[in-house]
Amino acid sequence: MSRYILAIDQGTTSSRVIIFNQLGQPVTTAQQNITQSFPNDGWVEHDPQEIWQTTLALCKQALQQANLSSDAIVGIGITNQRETTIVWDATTGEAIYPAVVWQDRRTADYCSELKEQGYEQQIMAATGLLIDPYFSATKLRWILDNVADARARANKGELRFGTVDSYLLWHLTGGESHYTDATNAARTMLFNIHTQQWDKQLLALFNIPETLLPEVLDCAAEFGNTQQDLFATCIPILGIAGDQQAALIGQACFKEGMVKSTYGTGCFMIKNTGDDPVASTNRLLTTIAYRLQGKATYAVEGSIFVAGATVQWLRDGLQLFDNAAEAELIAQATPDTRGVYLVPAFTGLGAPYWDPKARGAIFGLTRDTGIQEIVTAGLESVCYQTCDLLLAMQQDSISPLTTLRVDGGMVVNNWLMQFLADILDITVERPDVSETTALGVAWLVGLQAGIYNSLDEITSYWHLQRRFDPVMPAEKRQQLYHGWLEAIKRVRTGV
Ligand SMILES: Nc1ncnc2c1ncn2[C@@H]1O[C@H](COP(=O)(O)OP(=O)(O)O)[C@@H](O)[C@H]1O
Ligand SMILES: O=P(O)(O)OC[C@H](O)CO
Repeated sequence: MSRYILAIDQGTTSSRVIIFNQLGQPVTTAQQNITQSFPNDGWVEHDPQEIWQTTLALCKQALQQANLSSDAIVGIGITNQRETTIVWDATTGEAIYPAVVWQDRRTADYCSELKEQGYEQQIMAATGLLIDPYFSATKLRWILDNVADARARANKGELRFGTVDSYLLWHLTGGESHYTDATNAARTMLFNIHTQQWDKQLLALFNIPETLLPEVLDCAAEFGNTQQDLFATCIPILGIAGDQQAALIGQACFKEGMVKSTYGTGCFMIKNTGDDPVASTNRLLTTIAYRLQGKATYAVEGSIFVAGATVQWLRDGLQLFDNAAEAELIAQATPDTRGVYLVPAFTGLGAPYWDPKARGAIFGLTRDTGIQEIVTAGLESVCYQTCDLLLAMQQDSISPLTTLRVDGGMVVNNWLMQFLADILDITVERPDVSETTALGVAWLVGLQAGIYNSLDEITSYWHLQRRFDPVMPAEKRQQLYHGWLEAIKRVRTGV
């Protein structure tokens, strides 16, 4: 009988379920947007119940669409928006507060205090992360301190914490499994990436009881089985990875020095640095790329909070066009933004600036600026931000980067990909399977199930769909990027 892998990709904008065949080809996709709530300036929340219910419904829908019964599925993989923080009742599974999303900035003041108190070095040394509201630790502390009875209940062992992977796993297994994987753990700011343990000193600093935390397993592991009544048969869950690390796997970036950049709601550039954690001197993060058979492979990461979200804002907020694909047509028809720059620091600036209090701005407006220039500047901002990351990565590396593998919802935009190659002055490669995040976790399931024997075998399944080579003259590139750096200077708060 043919064997299939069901990959759950629970992203910031939408939940997706993709069923892959053994060759890593998608056979069906089911997708549903999830509600974004912005209850306060800089706050971003999701409804955990909606996350679970849409995921479950999409699993069933995907099986039905592919006309498969659950016993054709060798295993489920979960990949997820990372850092997003959920606390739930250990008995009922009911969340005690909305999911505090990775973009949420409510703990910016507390993060400033931690920096002033001199904790940056300790936190960076243990976790590879800079102090920023982005990561789970301060969000978790906020929930415990601000939701009625939460801290008392946590101390009594009545609550559980997890990132979205853990929360979904708990529900899929009917409360049997409270696990996460090393890549998700590495984004909490509570996990020591060297010892591969929860860091006791950081738990004390953030006042987090250890009973709240999931056990950390490899990315390919026995995470448990789906509870009886969900599907016709119980399906094992065999793979978990944070979505950006899953994309690195899906892009087959298994060799030291290989880099991918994913363009979804945000943009995340990750470079495989091999067996040893490499500390960035340019404000990038050190993180775990994947952990297999107990052995961690490390990475450096540049994280940009707003990429595709700029397009969403231009479409839904400013209502400048009806669907994301129109942005490409507008940019194609705009030969020049004539000095207009859009800095989409809606939720602060991520790498390499790490300025949670910065906010967005549009510069260079004149009487003849129109929708075309603003939309094009929005797309260009994604490329300029990538350039910020690439330069930071180049400065950290001995060997220059020559190729960037790209994926995510935005990379269908050919205009954007060409401008990216031009501004970065390197070749941009787009793979034939654009759903690399889901594919990456499907590979993990396949490894655990024994369908694939090695990372080399997986590499043989990666195929190029199109490459974009830089054509922009150096002088123009430098002039455009210089204008971006000037715009960035003007939104930074220096916090
Ligand atoms: N043709 C396009 N041009 C530019 N942006 C696009 C295009 N199509 C989709 N997007 C953007 O891509 C994002 C969705 O990508 P996706 O990888 O699904 O995101 P996520 O995983 O964060 O939910 C949205 O922000 C959307 O605005
Ligand atoms: O949901 P995405 O694809 O925007 O990814 C979110 C990241 O994991 C946040 O770190």
